Amino acid sequence: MVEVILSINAGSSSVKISVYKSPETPKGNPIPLAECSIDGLTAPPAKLKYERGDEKIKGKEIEGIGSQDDAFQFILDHLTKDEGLPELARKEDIHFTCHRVVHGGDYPRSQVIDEETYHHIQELSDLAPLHNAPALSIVSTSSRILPHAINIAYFDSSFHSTIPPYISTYPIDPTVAKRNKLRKYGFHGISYAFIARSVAEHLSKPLDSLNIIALHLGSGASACCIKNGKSWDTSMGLTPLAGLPGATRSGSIDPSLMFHFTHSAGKPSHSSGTNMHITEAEEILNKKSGWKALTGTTDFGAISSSDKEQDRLAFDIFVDRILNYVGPYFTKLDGEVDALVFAGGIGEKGAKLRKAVVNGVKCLGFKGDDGKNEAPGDKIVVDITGEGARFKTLVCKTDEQCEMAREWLRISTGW
Ligand SMILES: Nc1ncnc2c1ncn2[C@@H]1O[C@H](COP(=O)(O)OP(=O)(O)O)[C@@H](O)[C@H]1O
Ligand SMILES: CC(=O)OP(=O)(O)O
Ligand SMILES: [Mg+2]
Repeated sequence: MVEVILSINAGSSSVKISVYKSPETPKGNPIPLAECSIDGLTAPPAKLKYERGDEKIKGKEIEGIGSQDDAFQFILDHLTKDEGLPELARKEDIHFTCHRVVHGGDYPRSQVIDEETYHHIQELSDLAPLHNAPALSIVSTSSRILPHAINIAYFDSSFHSTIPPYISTYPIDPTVAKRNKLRKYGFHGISYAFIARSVAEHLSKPLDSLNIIALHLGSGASACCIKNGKSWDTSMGLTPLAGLPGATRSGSIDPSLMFHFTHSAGKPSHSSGTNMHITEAEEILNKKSGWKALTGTTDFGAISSSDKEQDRLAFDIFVDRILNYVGPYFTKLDGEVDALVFAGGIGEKGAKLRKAVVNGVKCLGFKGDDGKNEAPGDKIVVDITGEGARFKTLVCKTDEQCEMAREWLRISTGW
């Protein structure tokens, strides 16, 4: 029987949904049927993209989409109304829904969502204020309008459960840290799992001997040191706020800064409600900082191509903060690096940013090819290494939806 899988990736600025059918052969990959996304949730108007075979919609502006859940319902309607997608003519045709959930606490792997997992994810909402609550609202809608489908949660944090304790431990009172589960968790892990597997395949290397420095640069941005195919270190921490700046996030700053920024730092923010309790400080650093605060836009494409002083400053800040991770991760890998890998919306489309970052680490032996960097093409992994480089530079078209669907097939069919 053909089984339809809906793979849902709720990011901070977008919702990307891919539709797959199960393969005919055992151990086959999920067969993609269609891909639909709505992005620009933090820079309205929201834009719809759709691809099914030759049928394409590219960036159609749509009104009335204010949240990830609105985007989910719009996409679901769009998919069921598409006559060219007979496998999903009715909502009942969906057998499995895979949900990207950013903070999974101590969950080392995906979970079928029941009441207990739902509440546990809800309890973690304060630790991923831009992500867990929107993902859960999609899970609720999905359980309501697709009651026959099985919901599975995939956690961004699971991939990082291999980070050694001396890297994930914060130097604070251990009793409090243990009681409140305060440690580095790390995120974008579904993407890093996809990147590691795809790069290993591209290099024809066994995954368990792959050493890469991977950069997932999207609305949220992070770096990951992948040693022997596993996460060894990453730039995000207890929450997705730590590390690199993002569309509306400050990234790492002096922890004391907030006490000098506003006197009401510790007061509950207006986003606090029954499902989430965040302070004004968290609200400012997560939602009112980053590119939005510096330049007025969250569109890093526009920032990169602008000559305005504030845009150039934002661009230079991003390059500088990325370099803060590439050098240290290079040493953590003892200089035995298979590749520096760019991924995520900015990593995949931002040629100027890639060029600046690669140039910043040329002393380590990285060098890009200008022509390949400008037009890396459409393959999943593209080599943009320049002549004479000691180490490879790659661009990976990451696909969290594919990673989740593949993982579901692997678990459900036992391969
Ligand atoms: N040509 C481009 N150059 C640089 N950045 C781009 C370009 N096109 C899109 N982007 C940026 O990619 C980011 C979105 O990345 P993506 O990974 O899709 O987001 P999300 O974090 O929501 O999953 C946005 O900041 C957007 O401005
Ligand atoms: C973890 C995170 O920041 O995700 P995104 O980039 O999708 O917002
Ligand atoms: Mg994303």
